[in-house]
Amino acid sequence: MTYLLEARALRKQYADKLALRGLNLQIAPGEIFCLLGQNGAGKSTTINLFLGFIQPTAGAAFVNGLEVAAHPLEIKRHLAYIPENVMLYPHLTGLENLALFSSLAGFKYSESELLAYLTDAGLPAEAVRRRVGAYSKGMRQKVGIAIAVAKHAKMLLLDEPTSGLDPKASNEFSELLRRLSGEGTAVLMATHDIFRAKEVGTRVGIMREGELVDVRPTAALNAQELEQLYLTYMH
Ligand SMILES: Nc1ncnc2c1ncn2[C@@H]1O[C@H](COP(=O)(O)OP(=O)(O)OP(=O)(O)O)[C@@H](O)[C@H]1O
Repeated sequence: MTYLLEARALRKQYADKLALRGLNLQIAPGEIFCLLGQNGAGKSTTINLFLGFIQPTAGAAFVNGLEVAAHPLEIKRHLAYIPENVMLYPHLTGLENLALFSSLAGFKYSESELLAYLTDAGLPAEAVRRRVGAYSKGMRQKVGIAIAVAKHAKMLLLDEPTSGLDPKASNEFSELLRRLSGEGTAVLMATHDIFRAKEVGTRVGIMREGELVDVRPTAALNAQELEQLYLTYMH
């Protein structure tokens, strides 16, 4: 089987810090893999290697079977990235941002199609023609999701996507992720939020000092057990 996201013995040495110590990870279509770990565990480094933002010191990251370092542009067509703060053009409206980003990805949509992507992602209809500079963080996340869906991304890379969102916005975000995973999208999400990981993830991996020290299907644990497990590794 071709995994949508795969890390093989992935290693990253920064000048004076070994941030990733030979990570092996496979994520299949429809999986939502949540990476948990303290600050500095290596979560963002993992995501940045899949995005090709940084180069591995050894090992390789694969996206849809393609090695990221060898196919930096091609892999971007399959991926959508949603960081904690989704970067959009603040002077353009939600609609204009979506039109711009989808055309950069090679898709041209009518206004009614663009509207449908935005409202499907949960953006209120009255907001779509307002400038993004006035949007809340949760609204920008929704535009980020709409962009991911409109470019038919097969994989989503999420770095702390719900940090700072209120519970309602976080819940809506989880629902969107579940819907996308139901359609076969593979999701890799770095998070500090154990409960959200349990709620939305299909598997959780606990990272510590650049290593994946435990991986579990979330169905096998309740939220308290997951918290207990996490704390065990943090000592
Ligand atoms: N560009 C860099 N240069 C040097 N060291 C770095 C660089 N980026 C990250 N590091 C170090 O690598 C380690 C892993 O960082 P990383 O950002 O991947 O962790 P993280 O698990 O995402 O943490 P957080 O939860 O704080 O985002 C940390 O010790 C960090 O200080």
